[in-house]
Parts: sequence; C-alpha cells; structure tokens
Amino acid sequence: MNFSVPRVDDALVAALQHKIDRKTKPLGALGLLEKLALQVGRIQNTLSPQLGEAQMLVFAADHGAAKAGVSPFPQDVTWQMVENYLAGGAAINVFARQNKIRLHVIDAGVAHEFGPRDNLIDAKISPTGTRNYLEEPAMSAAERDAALAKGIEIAQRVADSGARVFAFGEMGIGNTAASALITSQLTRTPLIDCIGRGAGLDDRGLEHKRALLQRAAARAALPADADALTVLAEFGGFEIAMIAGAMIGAAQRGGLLLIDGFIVTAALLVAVRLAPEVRDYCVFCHHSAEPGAQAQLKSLAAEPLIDLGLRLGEGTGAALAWPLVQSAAAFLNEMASFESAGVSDKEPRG
Ligand SMILES: Cc1cc2ncn([C@H]3O[C@H](COP(=O)(O)O)[C@@H](O)[C@H]3O)c2cc1C
Ligand SMILES: O=C(O)c1cccnc1
Repeated sequence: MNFSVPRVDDALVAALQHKIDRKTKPLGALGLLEKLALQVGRIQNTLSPQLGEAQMLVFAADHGAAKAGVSPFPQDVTWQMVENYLAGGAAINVFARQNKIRLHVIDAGVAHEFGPRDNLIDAKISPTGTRNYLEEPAMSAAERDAALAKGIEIAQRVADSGARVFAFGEMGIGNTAASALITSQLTRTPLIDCIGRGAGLDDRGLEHKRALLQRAAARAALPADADALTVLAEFGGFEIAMIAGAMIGAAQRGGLLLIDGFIVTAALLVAVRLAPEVRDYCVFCHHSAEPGAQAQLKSLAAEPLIDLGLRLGEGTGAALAWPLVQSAAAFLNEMASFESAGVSDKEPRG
C-alpha cells in the first residue's frame, strides 16, 4: 500500500504572507483566519485558492466490544443512524444541507444488511463488525489493510471528481472506547485520561467503561512503542481504519482536510503515524468535549477553530466550521489591499 503523501509546498509562503499583510486591516487582525488562509494557499500552491464544494465522508461500522457495555446505547443504533442519514434526518444532514456540503455515507462494516441502496457506499470489510478486543484483536492484519486501502480509494475517487475539501465523520456505537485505547497508546497518555462518557454514560457507566478498557489494554499488552498498524488492528474499528486511509488518500491528492471530534482525531493519529505529512493538510475544526481530545490535540500541536461543547461526532464540528474556512479563502481572494483601495497604511513621516 502506498502511504506516501507529498509535503505541502512552502514556495509561496512569503508571497502569501505579503498578500495577507497588505489587506486593509492592521497586521494580524484577522487572527486565526490569517493562518488558515496561508495554509490553504500553501496546500493549493497559489495566491488565489479555490475551495469549491466541501465533501463530508461519514464512515459507519460496528464494534465487537459494544456488546460488553462500553456505550450507553445498543449496537443497533449504528445501523438505525445510517438509515437516518439516508433519510436526511440526522444532525449532520441538517448542517451539511445548511452549509452546502455534499454528504457521502459509507458502510465500512456495520453489523446489518442494508441491501443495495442509493447514496450508501458499500465498503463493508465484515458483515458483523469488528471482534471484541476484550478477548482478541478487533481485526486481522488483512482486514485492517483492506479498510485502509478502501479509504484511500474512496477519497481518491471523490478527489478525481474535482473535490478539494474533505471533511470526515463517523458513526459506530462504542467508538469513543476504541478511540480512547488508540489515543492512549499512540500519545502515551494514561488510559484513564482518555476515557470519557461518549454518548452519555452516567458515573456508574463510566466506571464500568474504565474497568473494561483497562482489561482490554492489559489483554493486548502492547509495548509503549507499538506501531500504529498494530494498535489499529488491536482496537479497531473499521470506520476508524477507513477514515485514516481516506485522510491519506485525500492528502495524496492535495486536498484540505477538515478534522472533527474525538474519533476522527483518533483516526488522524493513526494516519500521521503512517504518513506524517498528512498533518499539514489538516484544519482542526472543533474541540471535542471528550477528555481524551486534550492529549490528541497536544500531540498534534492543534488549535481548533471553535469550541461549542459538541460531543456528537458525525462530522458535525467540521460542518459547522466550514463557513469559517470559506471566509479565510474569501478574504484572501476578495479583500482590497492598501494599494488597491487607496487606504493609507502609515503615518506620513518627516
Ligand atoms: C442516537 C445517536 C446518534 C449519534 N451520532 C453520533 N453518535 C456518536 O456516538 C457514538 C460514540 O459514543 P459511544 O462510544 O458512547 O457509543 C458514535 O456513534 C458517535 O458518532 C451518536 C450516538 C447516538 C446514541
Ligand atoms: O467528539 C466526538 O467525536 C464524540 C464524542 C462523544 C460521542 N461521539 C463523538
């Protein structure tokens, strides 16, 4: 499999910074939007970046450990929510419609037979979801590699239709637990600091999730320096693996990556271990309320654009932040400069 991603070009950094600085505003006055404009220009290697329509890829899959009680919701909610996406009724449907984002729903391994359906991409790695990592590795090396390859292929296919902006979302009951295990291992953070309430566990449920995940980590007994591929196969899930692949595929095509929530960022931790260059294509959209997000963002040196206290996933944080990304490109392309507007940029001297 080819994980190689080109480095983001820095040939235009000085020219982009000059263009940003000559806009009719005090230096740096557009704050984070200025960094974003510079990043978008660098990724597209132009002073006039064009974003076009954003593509939201929502990957769904089931987790064997869900039946052990790591989530307050039953596993069936995964396929039921996929039906909700297809019917247009979930939060991500609403925000994608509102902000004119194209939604792609991908079955990476949901334990449910959907049959042939319009608007559902069938990329099932297994008809039953991952295995229970409390007992054995969640996936085989072959399954993991198939999921990564499929993710690369899907993102590249979307890129080849002309897309330049990719957002990632997920649905999979139990996937905050898998993400906690991955995050703890790849950022070398104590597991306890990576485990949160997910879809809404109460205090007792949280204690139970902590105990189960400590058991899972003890069973896997990975060395501290275990590589990302091993960690991914150990804890899953198929949606996380496919998102990691899709991130690599999108970056290989020079796309801008909009990163949402805790699970998507766990997938990114895997992707950057496989291809470190992916990091520079990422815009961190929303600061997840899951406690493990702290370790993720620190390890990626990331500063999310917004914090609305969301703890939903589905790509909602990315969909909500998309207009800000558009604003960054718009000011770079459309705002007048001191010269073009005839605005004085200095006190006259002498
Ligand atoms: C109705 C419903 C809709 C959702 N949409 C996203 N999630 C979110 O919750 C799940 C992760 O939480 P946990 O690890 O605790 O199961 C994921 O599916 C995630 O996308 C949802 C969860 C539910 C219940
Ligand atoms: O931050 C997330 O992505 C998240 C948090 C809780 C539940 N589902 C997703």
